[in-house]
Amino acid sequence: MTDVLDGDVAEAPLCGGCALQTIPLDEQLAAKRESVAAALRNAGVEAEVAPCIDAHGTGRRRATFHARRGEDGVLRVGFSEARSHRIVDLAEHECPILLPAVQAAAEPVRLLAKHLLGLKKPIDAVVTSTETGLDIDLRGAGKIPEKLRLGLVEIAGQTGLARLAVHGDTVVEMRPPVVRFGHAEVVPPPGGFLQATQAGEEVLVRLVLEHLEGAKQVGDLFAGSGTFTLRIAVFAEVKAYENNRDALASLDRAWRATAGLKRITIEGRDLFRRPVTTGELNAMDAVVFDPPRAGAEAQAWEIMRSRVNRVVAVSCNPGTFARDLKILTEGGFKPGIVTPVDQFRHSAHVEAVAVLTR
Ligand SMILES: C[S@@+](CC[C@H](N)C(=O)[O-])C[C@H]1O[C@@H](n2cnc3c(N)ncnc32)[C@H](O)[C@@H]1O
Repeated sequence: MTDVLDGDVAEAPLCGGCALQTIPLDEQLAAKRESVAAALRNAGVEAEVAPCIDAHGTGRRRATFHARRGEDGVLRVGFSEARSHRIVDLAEHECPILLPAVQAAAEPVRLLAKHLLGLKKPIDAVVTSTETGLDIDLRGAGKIPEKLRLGLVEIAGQTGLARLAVHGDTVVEMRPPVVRFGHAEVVPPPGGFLQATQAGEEVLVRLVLEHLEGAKQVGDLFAGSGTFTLRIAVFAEVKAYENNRDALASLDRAWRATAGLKRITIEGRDLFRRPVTTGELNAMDAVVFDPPRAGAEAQAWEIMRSRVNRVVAVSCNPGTFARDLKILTEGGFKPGIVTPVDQFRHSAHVEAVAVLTR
C-alpha cells in the first residue's frame, strides 16, 4: 500500500508536485494512513491509527511558484515538471489543488519576474491568499536596485496585491494581509508559515483543542504565528516558543489587540539547540509540539524527563513523529488514537496528531 506514496505510478502527471494525481482519492487516503501506521510499527510504538481525514477543503492557500526563462527565452511561471527543471506554466494548465485566488497569483508573479528579468536570477515566489488579498514574497532575486524596487511597487498596486516583499523584507503593504486564528486577526511575516489549507488548519486545531481539554497552563512549542496558541488562550495561559522572531512578534501583536484572551508569553528560541527544559516544563500541565520535518527529538527527551503528563504531538513527517513518540513512551507516556490528516492532496505528504498521557 505504501508503494502508492513512492510516486512511481504509471502515467505520472506532468507536474512533479502531484505524483499521486492518478490514484483515486480513497486509495491516497488509505496509503497515507498506512504510512503513519507503518512508521509507528517500525519505531516500536503501539497505537491505534484512525482513518486519514481529507482536509483539502477548497484548496491550497499557499504555494511557491518558480519563475524561469526557458531555453527558448520564454518566461514561465508555475511548478517544476516531474524529474525536470522545466516549468509547467500556470497560464496553460489549471492546477487541481490550488485555491483559485492562488492560481490567479501566477499573473502578478509573471509581471514581477518579468520586471526583474535583467537581474538574470531564478525567482521563486511564496504566494499566500489572505482575507485581504494576496501576499507575495519573492526569493532568489538578491538585493534589488532602487529603480527596480519602484517598478515592483507599481506592479503591486496595479495588480491589487495586499503586500509584496523580497526575501522577507516588505517592499510595499497596500493592506495588512490578515489571517484569522479564532477571534484574533494576525498579520504573519512575509513568507511565514501557515497551514497549507484552511480546512487542514481547522482539523488540526479541532484535534489539538479536544486533546487539551481542561488544561490551564499550556506550552506551545514551534508555535509559528500562533495557529494553536491564539485558540488555546481562550481557555488557558500559554507559553509560546518559536525560533522565527518575526512570527512571534505577529503572534504577540495579535494577542494584545484581541479582547478576552488569557495571558500569552512568547520566547524566541531554537528548540533543536535549546529545548524547553524539564524545569520550565514542570510548570505546564500540557504541551503541544508541531515541529518542522526534522521533528522534535531534543524536545521529546526533555518532556520525557519532566513532570508533564499530557503531550499533543502534531507532525508533517511520519518518520520523525514515530521516533519522537517512541522517546515519550520510554518515559511512560501512552499514545491515544493517532489521527492522520491530509491537506496535501495528490502529494505523498501527510500530517498526524496524537495525544500521549501518563
Ligand atoms: C510546522 S510549523 C508549525 C507552526 C505552528 N504550530 C502552526 O501551526 O502554524 C513549524 C514551526 O517551527 C518553527 N521552527 C523551525 N525550526 C525551529 C527551531 N529549531 N526552533 C524553534 N522553532 C523552529 C518554524 O519557524 C515554524 O513556525
